[in-house]
Amino acid sequence: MGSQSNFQMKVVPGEFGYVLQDVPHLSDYISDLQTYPNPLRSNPAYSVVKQYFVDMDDSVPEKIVVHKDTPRGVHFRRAGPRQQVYFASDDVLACIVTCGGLCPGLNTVIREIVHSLDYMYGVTKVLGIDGGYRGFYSKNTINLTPKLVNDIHKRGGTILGTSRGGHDTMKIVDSIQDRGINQALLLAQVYIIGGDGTLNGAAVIYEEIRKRGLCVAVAGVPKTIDNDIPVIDRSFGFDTAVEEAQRAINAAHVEAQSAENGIGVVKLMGRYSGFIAMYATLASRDVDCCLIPESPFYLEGKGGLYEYIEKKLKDNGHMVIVVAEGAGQELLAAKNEEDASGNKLLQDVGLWISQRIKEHFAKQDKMSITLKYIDPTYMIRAIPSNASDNVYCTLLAQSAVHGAMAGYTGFTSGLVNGRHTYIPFNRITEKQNKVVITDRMWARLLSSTNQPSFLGSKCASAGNAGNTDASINATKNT
Ligand SMILES: Nc1ncnc2c1ncn2[C@@H]1O[C@H](COP(=O)(O)OP(=O)(O)OP(=O)(O)O)[C@@H](O)[C@H]1O
Ligand SMILES: O=P(O)(O)OC[C@H]1O[C@](O)(CO)[C@@H](O)[C@@H]1O
Ligand SMILES: [Mg+2]
Repeated sequence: MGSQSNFQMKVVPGEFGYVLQDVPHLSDYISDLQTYPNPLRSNPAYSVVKQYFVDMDDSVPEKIVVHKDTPRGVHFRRAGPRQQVYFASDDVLACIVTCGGLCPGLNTVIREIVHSLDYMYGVTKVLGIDGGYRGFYSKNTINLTPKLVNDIHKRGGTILGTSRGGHDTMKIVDSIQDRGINQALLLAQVYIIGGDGTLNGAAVIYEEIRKRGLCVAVAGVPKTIDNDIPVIDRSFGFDTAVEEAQRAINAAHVEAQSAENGIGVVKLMGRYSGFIAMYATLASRDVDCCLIPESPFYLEGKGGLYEYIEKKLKDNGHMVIVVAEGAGQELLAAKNEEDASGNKLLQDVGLWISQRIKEHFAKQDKMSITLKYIDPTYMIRAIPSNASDNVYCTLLAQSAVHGAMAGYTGFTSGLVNGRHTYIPFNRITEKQNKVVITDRMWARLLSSTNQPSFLGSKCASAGNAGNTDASINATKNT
């Protein structure tokens, strides 16, 4: 069997059901490219490492839980430095852009791309694109040097600025092409850091660059605080967000505990995926109920939220509810508004649920409650990344640089089963990663909070329907 190829992914079959979902390479569409020995060969820090360079045939399996007869399955190319590179350090121009919402660790990724390009590969022309995609054609650029970015990982946000909307493929590629105007051949690398929307944008930029036959490597670093990107183990900043969410949950717990029939409600980010809420709940152990978009719930009647709250207050005198921003949206009046990128704007479910609970207990006259609503959403994503995310961001950025220098393009770097890999754009953008409510992790949550599963009513079928969606990445949830 030969390999199959489209613009976005090269599928290379092997023995026993092995499939390599490989990323494109500049040599796929430009012939006679010159190669150079990797400068890391003479770098004293790395030359002592045995097998520092990645073997051309190294790949990483997408699924690691197998049975004895399971075919070897889908693999991704292992990330890391190659013996040969496709860019001469002095000739290459690199650009970095950050798009979409903020996420802890953005500055760490920017810093490490700049440092790796310079210290590992001697690339000194690095431009920061100001304010997301539209910055390519309507804003100034910033010259990024190792000195300028040295301390930025200690700050939240992105020093480059970010935005939603404003993606114009032709104008972006024109602007990249124009930067090579004084060179016989433009040699460039574009590093794009962002979520699903951004990476959809990166895929079309790569395709246009390829159509024009430009020697420009397009590398993505997946970013999403919601952890809703498929294939990868987790997204950077997620760990930090879960940790920071503990502070809000602690505050809600202290407030609830200190009042008679105290209820603390905490809203956390998670538009379509409830990972932050689920992990923050599992980490805290103070949460009595976690509501996520993937698990529809109801308020009234047997097995409903009100009944559970009454029981909890009777038994414990207080309770804490964590609600992901996308939970229960089907119960609220739809907003029918979008942000500049076309993402649906959501109603404030935290405020809504707090009001409903207050009204319920006021009506009942059975129990008087004290409810405090805490909304720490932007506090959670505006902070710098924690130590573990810092290391993770560093390795993601280094992988992206090694990949681009080796001539790969149209890829994102990403951790798969604990190994750094290069993943084709279409695998990252084809679906969203969601909590699977029939999976072990959600069962662990239900058993830790003792909350109702909300599956016993008419919304049970809606709940299951929500999760038959092809978007589910079951292997990553266990
Ligand atoms: N399908 C698409 N094609 C091209 N560009 C897109 C597409 N979707 C979104 N973009 C562009 O990508 C950028 C970021 O998109 P978006 O605001 O959806 O954030 P995101 O990358 O998904 O991150 P977040 O995790 O914050 O949602 C915007 O500039 C937007 O115009
Ligand atoms: O207010 P902004 O900047 O549009 O961002 C909010 C959205 O960004 C995210 O953090 C990431 O998509 C969502 O959880 C949230 O809905
Ligand atoms: Mg998005």
